[in-house]
Amino acid sequence: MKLLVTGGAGYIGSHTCVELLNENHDVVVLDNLSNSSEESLNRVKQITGKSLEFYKADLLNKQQIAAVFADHKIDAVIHFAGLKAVGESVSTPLKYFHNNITGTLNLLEVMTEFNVKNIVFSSSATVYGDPASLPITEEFPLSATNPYGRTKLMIEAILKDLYHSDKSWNIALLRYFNPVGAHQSGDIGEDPLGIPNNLVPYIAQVAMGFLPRLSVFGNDYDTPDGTGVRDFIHVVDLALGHVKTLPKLLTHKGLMIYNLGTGQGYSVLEMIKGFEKASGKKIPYKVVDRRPGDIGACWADPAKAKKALGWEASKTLADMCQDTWNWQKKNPNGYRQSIKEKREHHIG
Ligand SMILES: NC(=O)c1ccc[n+]([C@@H]2O[C@H](COP(=O)([O-])OP(=O)(O)OC[C@H]3O[C@@H](n4cnc5c(N)ncnc54)[C@H](O)[C@@H]3O)[C@@H](O)[C@H]2O)c1
Ligand SMILES: O=c1ccn([C@@H]2O[C@H](COP(=O)(O)OP(=O)(O)O[C@H]3O[C@H](CO)[C@@H](O)[C@H](O)[C@H]3O)[C@@H](O)[C@H]2O)c(=O)[nH]1
Repeated sequence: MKLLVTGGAGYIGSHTCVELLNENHDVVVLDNLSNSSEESLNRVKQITGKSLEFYKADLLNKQQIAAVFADHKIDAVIHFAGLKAVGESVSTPLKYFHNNITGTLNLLEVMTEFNVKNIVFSSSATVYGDPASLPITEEFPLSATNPYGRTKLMIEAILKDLYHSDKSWNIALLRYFNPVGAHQSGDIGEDPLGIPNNLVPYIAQVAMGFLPRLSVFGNDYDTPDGTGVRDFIHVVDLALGHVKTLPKLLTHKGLMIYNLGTGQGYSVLEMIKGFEKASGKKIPYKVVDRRPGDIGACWADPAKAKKALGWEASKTLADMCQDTWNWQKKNPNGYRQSIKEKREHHIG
């Protein structure tokens, strides 16, 4: 199959490209590199010994999207491209709505023009808001607590309306829980620009000595140790979930929705312990106030994906911590030469 991967230079996209190439699919990546580096794709080629096509293009530019479809007979699109920082989305909502919604509309319009009607979309557990009970099934009510989450809900709604208007579309909405970890090689991984927002990249930078200590956002949640609990899923398991979705999309057809999680929750303190074990480093931390907008606990019921796709996560917490640490140690500055270059890219 020939696949267009939007956002393929990013964290989840690059790991998915590896698994797609390992399955002998042809891969075309479209990315504007606003939150990534082309170096990730060089590494993908190194790891797999295979090649892929890269277009530095923006979903906000329809002509650039159309040029890719004119050059390649695409069978299906895996749509990762989007902005994803929750806090930033609160301070710059229009930027988020414009990039994520307009970008997706442009993509769908060009796909329609070229009669490519198969798409896998990166949704998020954030669409469940603060769930009334756990684990979360796909039938739970949907809500959003911030503009980023609302872009996910809106894009889900757009895709559902599109399907209802034209049943020849095949659409998979994949709701990711908390992706962490890195490829076993340590050559690709998560490369946040600036100070990380998410727990595991933050811990990794504390372990490296780049940041003095972790702030634990609250220890008074209704959870076993009082800290937040999440369904952390190894990014390679998540990438494999996409590989398993493709045949289902093209044979079963229609509109499908799956949770991609492990079904197991770990607390912030458990993640700290896991990382200390993997790295042999002490992670200093301080408990501070809850982060506004955070929920106490969140984990998936992944049974539907297991039954329908034959997919389930197999990597452990130890794998997640070990692989993150391996990537971080091998690439202290991510894909860049120096921490200075990394910060400059962020400011630019
Ligand atoms: N990482 C998570 O915790 C998480 C959880 C749930 C869902 N998701 C979703 O999964 C997808 C991938 O996430 P990720 O963690 O790999 O993020 P990422 O930022 O590493 O990757 C997204 C990629 O999209 C590109 N991009 C953004 N806007 C673009 C545009 N207008 N045109 C072209 N390229 C553009 C960026 O340069 C980046 O390479 C996103 O849609 C995200 O919202 C992520
Ligand atoms: O410095 C930190 C960072 C996080 N946390 C806690 O760690 C847990 C996980 O936080 P984080 O890694 O930021 O993930 P979430 O807030 O669960 O959100 C992620 O997971 C969601 C569900 O997939 C996605 O929608 C979001 O985009 C993504 O940021 C939460 O309890 C946080 O309060 C800390 O205590 N200190």
